[in-house]
Amino acid sequence: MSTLELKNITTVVNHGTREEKTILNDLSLKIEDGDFITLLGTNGAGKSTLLNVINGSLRPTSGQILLDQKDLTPLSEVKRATYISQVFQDPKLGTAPRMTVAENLLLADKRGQKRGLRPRHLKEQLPRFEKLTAMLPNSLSQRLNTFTGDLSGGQRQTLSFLMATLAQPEILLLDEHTAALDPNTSAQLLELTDKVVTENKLTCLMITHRLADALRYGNRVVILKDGQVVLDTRDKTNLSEEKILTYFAD
Ligand SMILES: Nc1ncnc2c1ncn2[C@@H]1O[C@H](COP(=O)(O)OP(=O)(O)OP(=O)(O)O)[C@@H](O)[C@H]1O
Repeated sequence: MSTLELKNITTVVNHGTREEKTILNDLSLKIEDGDFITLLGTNGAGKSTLLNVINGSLRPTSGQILLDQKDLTPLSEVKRATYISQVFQDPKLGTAPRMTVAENLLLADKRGQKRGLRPRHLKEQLPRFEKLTAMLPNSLSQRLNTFTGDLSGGQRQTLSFLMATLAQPEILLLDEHTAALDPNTSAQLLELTDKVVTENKLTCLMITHRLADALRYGNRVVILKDGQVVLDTRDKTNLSEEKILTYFAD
């Protein structure tokens, strides 16, 4: 079970200065086990901030974050990484550039475990990693011994996604993870995302600016505006791109 509950989250930055700004404003959202949410909103609506509050890189000014009733609010980003993984927009984030693809995969495999990186374990795991990457786009299976820093953006982002999902996180956060890729590569990674999330029944929150993708993927659409939820629906039958745009208007 992975139910994430955000209770009355408020995030104020630059408190007490002229630049004081309320980014998230008393936001409450219950993400049920197996939900695949597409998260929409205009630039500056607070989408990335919401993900940062969930992953622990930003502490909310007030409010609570519960994972299956367990209070995550006081936990550091490192501690939360046991439960939560994230793929960012920038392909450079999420993988270690001076390690090979296989070494990165081994690290991701050991997430939450104490044992270090040992070459003989890597050798043992190679056939498995070959099998895992064989079904992926971007010929990643032929790049297992390549330094991640030498991969293309699409290969690197596919690897980041695989790493984020390898150890089956309780919560998967995707922050426009295909936005920096060319249209074909982006579509391939989105299809892979859909397959992995639905087949493994992962609980996932995916930020996108592409309305068609928000309608196509996931079981629930959430729209943020000025730090608040203005639409939260599981019923996409009456939702169109035109209708979504009305929630963006001032
Ligand atoms: N640490 C910070 N200090 C000051 N302002 C911040 C900080 N973090 C975010 N903001 C501001 O808060 C607002 C919300 O930012 P956020 O990145 O969450 O929006 P977003 O919905 O993800 O936007 P985008 O679609 O452009 O990525 C923006 O106006 C941003 O400039």
